[in-house]
Amino acid sequence: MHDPTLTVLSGTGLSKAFGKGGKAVQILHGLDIALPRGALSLVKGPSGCGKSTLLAILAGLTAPHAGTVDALGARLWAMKPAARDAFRLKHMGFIFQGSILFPALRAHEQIELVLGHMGIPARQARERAMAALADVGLGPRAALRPDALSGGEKQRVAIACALAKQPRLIFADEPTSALDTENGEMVSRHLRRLASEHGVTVICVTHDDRLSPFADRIYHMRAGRIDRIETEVAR
Ligand SMILES: Nc1ncnc2c1ncn2[C@@H]1O[C@H](COP(=O)(O)OP(=O)(O)OP(=O)(O)O)[C@@H](O)[C@H]1O
Repeated sequence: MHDPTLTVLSGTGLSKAFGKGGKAVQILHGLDIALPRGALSLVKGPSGCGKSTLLAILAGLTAPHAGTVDALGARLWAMKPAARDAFRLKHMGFIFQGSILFPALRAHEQIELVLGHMGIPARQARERAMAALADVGLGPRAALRPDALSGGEKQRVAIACALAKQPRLIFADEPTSALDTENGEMVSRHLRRLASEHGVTVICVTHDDRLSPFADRIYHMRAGRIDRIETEVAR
């Protein structure tokens, strides 16, 4: 499903500074990036180079000062905020380091809550949630609350949630960094499968070299730009 000729998410001329006036610090300097459909792409680079900022801009969460983002053919930052929120809910999934779960909700309820916001009827939401949890090997643990789940299992609930939404784009920020070898590898395999088997375009910011063998592309960031791209890394 990985189609290097078809770009589904791109940023062009992206600039971003934090702070005002003489104290403003420029983080992104006219950065260009184009992500192919159905690929697992990593963004790597030194701490503070702007990786998370780039991810937030591409996901419609942080506005750039200049430049454009095209997601699935739509110009993200030209949309009204409510339309951008609706677009994000429908088309994008998110997986973060130590993804936050609601303490009071069972694993399947965490997912059903999100699907409910998308307007999916309760019965269908339950079916999708259970199928997604089974997909990440958590079928037998679907009724547990976060305090009964390990760090790796919580991260798999977050992946199941992203999967159950059936989004076209998934954004992950350091999804494996807090995990031990076994769980880090399991999460890496799931990200790989999201791209290969579900055709999702996955962009993942990471310092974790363990993810590299699973990736199709690695974008290396330096000084607020993409400095180098490694292609066809996986397999
Ligand atoms: N909301 C904000 N206000 C002010 N400065 C910010 C804000 N968000 C990020 N920064 C600064 O922008 C720079 C880039 O941050 P960012 O989190 O994008 O880097 P990163 O490459 O993801 O870093 P790391 O690998 O350490 O997570 C940092 O110097 C950070 O302190």
